[in-house]
Amino acid sequence: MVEAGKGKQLVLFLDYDGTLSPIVEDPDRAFMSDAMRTTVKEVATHFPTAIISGRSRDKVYEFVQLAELFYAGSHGMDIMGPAEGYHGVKVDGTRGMDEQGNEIVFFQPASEFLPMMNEVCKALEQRSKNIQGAKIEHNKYCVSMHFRRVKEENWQALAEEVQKVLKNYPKLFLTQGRKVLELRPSIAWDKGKAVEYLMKALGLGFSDDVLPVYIGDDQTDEDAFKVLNEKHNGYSILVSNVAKRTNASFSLRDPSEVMAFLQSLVKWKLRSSLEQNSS
Ligand SMILES: O=P(O)(O)OC[C@H]1O[C@H](O[C@H]2O[C@H](CO)[C@@H](O)[C@H](O)[C@H]2O)[C@H](O)[C@@H](O)[C@@H]1O
Repeated sequence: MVEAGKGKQLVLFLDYDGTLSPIVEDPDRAFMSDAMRTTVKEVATHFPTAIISGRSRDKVYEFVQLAELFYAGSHGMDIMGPAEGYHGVKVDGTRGMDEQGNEIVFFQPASEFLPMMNEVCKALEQRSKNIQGAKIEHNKYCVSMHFRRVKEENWQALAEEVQKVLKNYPKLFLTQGRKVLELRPSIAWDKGKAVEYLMKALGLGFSDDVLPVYIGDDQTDEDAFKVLNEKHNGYSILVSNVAKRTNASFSLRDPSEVMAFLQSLVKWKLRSSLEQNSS
C-alpha cells in the first residue's frame, strides 16, 4: 500500500461498530477508546476522513465527537460534513447550520421515509415486547432489531415478528448484520453509494491520483468494498478475526489492529512529507 499510495491523496472511510469500537452486548455502550479517538483525529488532519455507519448520524457523532470528520449515518442515507470540506475544498450539497452555528453540508436521499420509519419502530416495539432481550434501535432512516441478548431458542419467533411488520411496508427491505435485523428503505442507496457521493462532494472524484481506503466489519460494508474494488482501485479492508466470504481484499483482526494501521498511515504521511521537503 505504501507503494500504491506514493504521490496519491489517500481518503479514509471508516465504519464504526466492530471497526472503531469493539462489539459489546449493549449497543448504547459501544464506546470508542480515547486512544482510538486521538488516532482518528490525527488521521483526519492528514487525510479526508469519513465515518460510514448503520447507526443514526447523531448517535455515531455522540460516540466519535470529532467535528472535523464527515459522517454518513443510516447506512449512508444521512450524510453531513463541514461545508469548508477538506483543506478548503468547497463541498457540494445542501447547506445549513449545525447546533453550534457551524456551516455544514448534508444529503439525505431517504428523507421522505422518516414518518414511515417512526411507525415501523412503534410496530416493532409492539410485536417484540414479549420477547425478552429484544432491543430496538431507531437509526433514523433504518430501524434495527437487536437479538444479541435474546435466547437462541427465541430467535426464530423474533424474526417472524419482524417479517410480519415488514409485510405491511412493501417499500422497505430486510438485511441482517451481527445479531441484528434491520429494516431499511428500498432505494438504490447504500454505503457504496455514500462513498461515491462523498468522493465527488469532496472534489476528489476517483482519479488515478486518489487512493480511497475503506475499513469495515459487517455485511453492509460489502457494498462499499465492491465499489472500491470494481471501480476505483481502492483498498478494501475487512475487520474480522475469522475467515469470511467477503469482497474485501485485505483484513485486520479487530479494532486494535485498525488503530495500529491508522497510526502507521500517519507515520508514513509524516515521513513522506519530510522526504519531500528535504529533496
Ligand atoms: O455500520 P456500523 O457502524 O458497523 O453499524 C452496524 C450496526 O452496529 C451496531 O450493532 C452492532 O454493534 C453493537 C455494539 O457493539 C452490538 O451490540 C450489536 O449486536 C451489533 O449488531 C448498532 O447498534 C446498529 O444499529 C448498527 O446498524
